[in-house]
Amino acid sequence: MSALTGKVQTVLGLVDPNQLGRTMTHEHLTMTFECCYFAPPPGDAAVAQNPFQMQHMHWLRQNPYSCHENLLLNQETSAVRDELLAYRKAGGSTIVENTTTGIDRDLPALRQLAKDTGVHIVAGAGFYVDCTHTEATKKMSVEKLTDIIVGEVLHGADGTDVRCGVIGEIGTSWPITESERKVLRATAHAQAQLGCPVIIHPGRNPAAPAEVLRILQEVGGDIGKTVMSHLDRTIFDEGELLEFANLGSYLEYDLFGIETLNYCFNLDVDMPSDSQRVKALAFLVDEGYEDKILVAHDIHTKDRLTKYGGHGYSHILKNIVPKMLTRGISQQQVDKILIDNPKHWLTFK
Ligand SMILES: CCC(=O)NCCS(=O)(=O)O
Repeated sequence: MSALTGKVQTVLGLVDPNQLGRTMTHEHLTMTFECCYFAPPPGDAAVAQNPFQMQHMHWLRQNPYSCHENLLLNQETSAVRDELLAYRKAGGSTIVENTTTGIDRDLPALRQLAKDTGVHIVAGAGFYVDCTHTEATKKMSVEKLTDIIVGEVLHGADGTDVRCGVIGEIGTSWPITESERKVLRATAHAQAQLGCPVIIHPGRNPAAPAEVLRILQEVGGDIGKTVMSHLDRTIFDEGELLEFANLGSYLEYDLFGIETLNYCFNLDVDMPSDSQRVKALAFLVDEGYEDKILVAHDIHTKDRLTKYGGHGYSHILKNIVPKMLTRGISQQQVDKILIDNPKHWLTFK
């Protein structure tokens, strides 16, 4: 039992879990994604230099990682403030901001956004994928990494007094690197001490999510309080999905709004459409996993903001929920996915 037990920790302090309301469990409000820049297709270098024009928007949506400027979400705080006000108007109330060390977490900006908009914002502790780990991070022991993560939750991160309310998104590649394994072990140790929620970014391989859970479980991680993100680009076979679901973590479909033809980070993957995502949710509901499903947009590039004609942070509330209701998911089940499941996950034990 600690001061955090039974509470949710936002960037403005502890709140009663019943205050959270509708929650997107995987978003970014300010970050950079330069670590994942992907060279434009041959012949497209010129458009990649200046894509924020109407005639280039289709190109940008198909090649979001091939334009440096598109990867700088941290330049759009004013647009994001407007988006959060629109999110509240659409019935949204809480956002889990998954930016961790390596992709330019900005906790003062998150605190200001929460004050300006009234949206509850929960910040993430820990480290993104290996290619963003510094040499110093790579050399750290599991104990040192654990101390850093625990400190980010109990005292504040990045030299501020803003406290994180979840661990993650913890980044992993495929295959999982040695440095990522240490961070995963530290995550599990910190979770065991704090009784806090954890959220994982798995590598782009169907075997990655289960391997991450195995590593966490081996050192005492609480799988029932852990979210596996990005399932929509990771596990496609229904049998494999059920096998994974049976391991007991939360199952997150968090790329709503992304409908690219070619997924540049793994060309073997056919990125699903939003309709296919809803179908996957309906399948999991039918199979009895309605208490485990979470949804979000994982906005991490500029083109997805409404300022640039994108879907914004309210897309699920405005467009996906009505679609879910036409595909056999009841209002009560929608409320579980948007309100109850996030609440249970985010509440400290
Ligand atoms: C930081 C945002 C992030 O990691 N998003 C996931 C992108 S992808 O791996 O699903 O392409």
